[in-house]
Amino acid sequence: MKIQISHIRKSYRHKEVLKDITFSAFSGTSIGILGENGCGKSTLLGILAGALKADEGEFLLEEPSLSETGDLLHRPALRSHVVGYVPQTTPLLEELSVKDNLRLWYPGGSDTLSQELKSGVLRDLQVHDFLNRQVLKLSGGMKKRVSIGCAVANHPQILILDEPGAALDLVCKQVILDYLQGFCRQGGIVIMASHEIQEIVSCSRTFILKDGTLKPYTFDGDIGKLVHAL
Ligand SMILES: Nc1ncnc2c1ncn2[C@@H]1O[C@H](COP(=O)(O)OP(=O)(O)OP(=O)(O)O)[C@@H](O)[C@H]1O
Repeated sequence: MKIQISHIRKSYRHKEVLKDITFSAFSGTSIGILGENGCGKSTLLGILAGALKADEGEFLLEEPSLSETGDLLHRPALRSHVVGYVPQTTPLLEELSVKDNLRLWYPGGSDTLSQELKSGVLRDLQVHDFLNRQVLKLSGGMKKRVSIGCAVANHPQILILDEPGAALDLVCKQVILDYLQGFCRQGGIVIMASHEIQEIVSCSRTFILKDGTLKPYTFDGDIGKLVHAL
């Protein structure tokens, strides 16, 4: 599988946030998007996930096993089949329990859900411990794990995450990173926005989003140099 994102542009009224975003990624790789607050990371991820509309550009998918491919920006049905999205804010219904939220996302009903809890993604994300609790009463890390569980319910090949580890403790960040690395090992593609060193070093490739364009950046452990480049 290969994705090719080309010439994405986006303006909010007269403010041009994305000028020309172009990059590609292959199966088994994770792409980290870094950049200062307000540089446009969430806007870019929202466009790729279908939550926002681009003014121009393409998001092409090449996958021999799929009977249909094409520009995911204009193919919402195909996109919802192949792309999972974890936005910065929780997409969960706070009044419901974790289990009831998951039931809304897992298409196969209780059997699929039980299976995923026993030996699948929900076990990897360790959500059993708080399955019957109301989302309202969960910590940020617990909510993030459930949100990822919901985003991958349809077994997408591409997972887009907006700052997955923000404000989480080191253990929780690691649970999520381990899951994402397993997702890539199984042939998936991860695209994430991040301000976290732990996440940045885990990515196969990183880019800095600045002045509306992406520039490749290789983090060598020197935080001062990274801050200067942002
Ligand atoms: N709906 C909107 N209408 C107008 N301007 C917007 C809108 N959404 C975002 N912006 C502006 O677009 C720019 C990019 O915002 P965006 O949220 O994509 O940045 P970001 O890099 O994700 O920031 P952060 O790191 O703080 O999450 C900012 O200047 C923001 O104020």
